[in-house]
Amino acid sequence: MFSAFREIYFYGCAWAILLSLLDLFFQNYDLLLICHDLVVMQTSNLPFPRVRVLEHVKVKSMKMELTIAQPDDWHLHLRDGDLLEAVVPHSAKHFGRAIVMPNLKPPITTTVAAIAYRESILKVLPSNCDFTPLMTLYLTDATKPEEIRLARESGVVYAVKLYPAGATTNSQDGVTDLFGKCMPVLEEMVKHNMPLLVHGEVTSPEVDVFDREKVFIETILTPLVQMLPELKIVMEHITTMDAVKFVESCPEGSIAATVTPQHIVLNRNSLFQGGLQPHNYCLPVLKRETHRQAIVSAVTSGSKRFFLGTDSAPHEKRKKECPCGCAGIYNAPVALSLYAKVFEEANALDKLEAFTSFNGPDFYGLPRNKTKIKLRKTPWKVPESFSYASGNIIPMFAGETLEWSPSFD
Ligand SMILES: NC(=O)N[C@@H](CC(=O)O)C(=O)O
Repeated sequence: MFSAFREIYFYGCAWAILLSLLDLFFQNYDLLLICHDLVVMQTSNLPFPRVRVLEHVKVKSMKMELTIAQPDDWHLHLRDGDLLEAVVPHSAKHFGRAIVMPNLKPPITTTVAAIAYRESILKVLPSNCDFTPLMTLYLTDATKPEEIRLARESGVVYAVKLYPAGATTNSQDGVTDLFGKCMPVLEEMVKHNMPLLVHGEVTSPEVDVFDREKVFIETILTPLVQMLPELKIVMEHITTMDAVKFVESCPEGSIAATVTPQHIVLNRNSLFQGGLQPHNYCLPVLKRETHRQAIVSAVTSGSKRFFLGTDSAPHEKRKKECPCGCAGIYNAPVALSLYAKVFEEANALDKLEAFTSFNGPDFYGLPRNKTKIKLRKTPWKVPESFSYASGNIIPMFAGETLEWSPSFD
């Protein structure tokens, strides 16, 4: 009896020392949990369940805190006026840089306009934030190749956005003749290594709304890549396994894709759960579960071709909750919590940092952020709404509790 107790005591001490060393090494293990497990093992007098102990501790401790390089948002709508002022702090709170979409009214079609828009963003930045807006130009049939040179020389414009005319919010001035009128501009973009960011949906009314991305890949993207293989392209906010396959079939570094939180957390059922859900309506529209799963597998695989782009798209509440509501989900305040949740569920938290913080700057040829951010497993409640001078914005998952909290300390 005495020797059995001595044996347990001896092994208990040995485990405590070993696990303390692991704790130091990984800066991740929780000694309290380890001690708890040792006590459980001793009081239940189990033979040592080595594998169980280690896995248990690892899972629990990894849930608690992650430190990653500060993420960037490679697809963001900031709007203008008082809406700009209302939403900038939410993105600047977590993200180091953001590719700012140009679909204002009127759209940002020139470098001069992009510079002025950048100034208005910087003006409303909270004083303690180090946030850099990376500007884009809105491509039209009338864009001149000369504009691309000006954009590159400005040092503040990083990409050109293609909206097929009529595809989404404020896209009425978008492109109608990509392979004709826009060709000289695209060739100039190749010369200046300027990426083309693509809203990848056809607009033809005969095409089913759920097939628009697939048909765009077949009829526009595939021939475009064949014609201009050196053009850098980002397929924005991908929603289908067809897009995943297309991006994976192209050479790494030439074609990439951004992925939003909504397209990896929700499927199209969320549009109709318990009634019509206008705050889950965005474009491209949410797709069926198999597509969501394909995108989750792609982003959590560690592939460099996929990176974070929230497509956070604020609209005043009345423009969402009305007979003909706008497309767009406001996710800036919840995006990092949701990405972490998806990577955790896929058992791929070790791949999260590359997706949020490395693959984007690497693709754009920009330095990675040096600042670190922490993601803690601390539940927090998403506000029901954010009010601003002209009304309210309803965030994604309004009023719900999310598990991961980002912070800098
Ligand atoms: N994502 C959306 O549903 N809407 C965006 C435009 C866009 O990216 O399609 C918006 O500007 O509101």
